[in-house]
Amino acid sequence: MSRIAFRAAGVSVPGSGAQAEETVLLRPLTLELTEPRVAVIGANGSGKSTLLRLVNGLTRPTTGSVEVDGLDSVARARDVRRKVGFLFTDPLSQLVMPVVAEDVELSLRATVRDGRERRAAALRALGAVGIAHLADRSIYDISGGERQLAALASVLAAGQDILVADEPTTLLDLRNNALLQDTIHGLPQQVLYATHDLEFAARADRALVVDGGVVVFDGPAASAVEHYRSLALAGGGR
Ligand SMILES: Nc1ncnc2c1ncn2[C@@H]1O[C@H](COP(=O)(O)OP(=O)(O)OP(=O)(O)O)[C@@H](O)[C@H]1O
Repeated sequence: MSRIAFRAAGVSVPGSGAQAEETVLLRPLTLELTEPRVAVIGANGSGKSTLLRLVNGLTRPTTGSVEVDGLDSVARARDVRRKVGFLFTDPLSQLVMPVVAEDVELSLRATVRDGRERRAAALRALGAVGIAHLADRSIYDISGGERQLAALASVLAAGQDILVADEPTTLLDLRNNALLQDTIHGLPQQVLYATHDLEFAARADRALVVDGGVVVFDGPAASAVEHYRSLALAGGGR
């Protein structure tokens, strides 16, 4: 399994206009993640995406550092991106080709040279998430949930060591939610995912609760869900 290490990694943004003080998005965080499935839960705006985006260098730490299998996310950004696939909440931020199968084929370009084999591999990847029948459809003419599954197929086709997924079930109906969860839980690679779906979070091997830019709980997923529920009921963790 891979190792994601946060070493006093924090993120702040400078103040602007009337607000001279900087805003802290994530307070310095030190922990190592080696478990196969790690969930991140917390209220809207608590800092979950910021934490996730640090892992593949989409966001740079303004203090401390983040390492993926010993590679610094800033100094070795390209190598880290090769290792870490990122699934965005909004699939349209991710899908770059106009047709579903073409997008998956693009992810396979580096590993499958032959065009026919690439097409066959793309169809298998789409089949694995239940949407092989959408292979030739425009990414604009499918539903939001179908797009989310297409984006998952594309990111998985790239075959990276780690998958970071930011609220991957948001657009999915019950059946596809279950399909996505089972797919993610069946993957050989390490997966770090943020979610508002507490049942999904509870399936992880470890979970972090983020509140106001601070990881306020780190431990077994079931306990993390309980912690988050009591935080929300107490008026925090909204
Ligand atoms: N570039 C930025 N400049 C200023 N504030 C930012 C910036 N990026 C994010 N924020 C703020 O940082 C906080 C944390 O954002 P983040 O996207 O990490 O939250 P989140 O927990 O993923 O939320 P959600 O559940 O709504 O997706 C939010 O209040 C957000 O508005």
